[in-house]
Amino acid sequence: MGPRAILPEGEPPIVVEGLVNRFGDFTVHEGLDLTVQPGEILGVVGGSGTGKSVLMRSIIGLQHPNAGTVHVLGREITGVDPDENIGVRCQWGVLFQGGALFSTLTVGENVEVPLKQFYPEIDPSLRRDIARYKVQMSGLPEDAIAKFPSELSGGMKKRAGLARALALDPKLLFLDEPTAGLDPIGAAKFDRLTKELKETLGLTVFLITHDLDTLYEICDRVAVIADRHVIAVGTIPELLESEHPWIHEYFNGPRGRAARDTHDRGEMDLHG
Ligand SMILES: Nc1ncnc2c1ncn2[C@@H]1O[C@H](COP(=O)(O)OP(=O)(O)OP(=O)(O)O)[C@@H](O)[C@H]1O
Repeated sequence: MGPRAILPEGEPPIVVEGLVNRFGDFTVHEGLDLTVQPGEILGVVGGSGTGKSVLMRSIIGLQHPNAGTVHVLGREITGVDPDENIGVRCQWGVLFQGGALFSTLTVGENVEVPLKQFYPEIDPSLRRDIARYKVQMSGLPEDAIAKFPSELSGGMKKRAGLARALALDPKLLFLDEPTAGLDPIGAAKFDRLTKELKETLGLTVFLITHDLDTLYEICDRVAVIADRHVIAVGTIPELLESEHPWIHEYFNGPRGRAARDTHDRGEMDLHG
């Protein structure tokens, strides 16, 4: 494998500039800029179809933009052969919507996939131990390791996907709607796990979500996509000041207010 990308301390690990993505005549992004700061959980929100997943795919090199640049850990991603970027690709983990597990492999084998791909020289028994450790870290019971995805609940599939995303000890974690489809208790547990992992492992997290509770509970900042670009990035109190109609409606509509009330009550319980 090529040398691992090393970013000078304090430098932003993800920088997107002037991104343009088109599908035929349809423009998803036009001049989109976004900087993700080290060690933050950045929530990415926007209406359905505004291009959140396409943005994530552009950052991890699965989508080739029509224009613009993406730098991850200081390395250019756009237009670069994935084989030349192994030193960066081994430093991110991705949880796709729905988990995207291989249905014919057990949970443990799924977690071993990136280890085999990036570190084929690792001894199989060590690889199994690493997979076991990542499964534990993701809060799955011991016996989940031998199960197939079809034997898991939705929440367990997400945790298995998370275990696979953590397989390579990444610096960056990409989560695409991790709490979608989970019941509120399962979603809150997943949020806590994300925050704990971020803090203990020093991760930077790019988190696409529609879940207002997730934004309030764990995101350091939120980026809002509308009108084909990032229209605002900031803390929730900063965004609450925004006069943009979509942002105003999002945070001040019934669901936005309910999430804020729940959060405020939790803070009051915590601080008396
Ligand atoms: N491979 C593709 N070919 C054609 N159109 C695409 C492709 N991928 C995405 N799109 C279109 O680009 C737009 C943005 O899609 P994307 O999945 O990024 O939206 P999103 O913001 O993540 O939406 P949601 O919140 O519903 O998941 C959509 O209109 C989608 O249909």
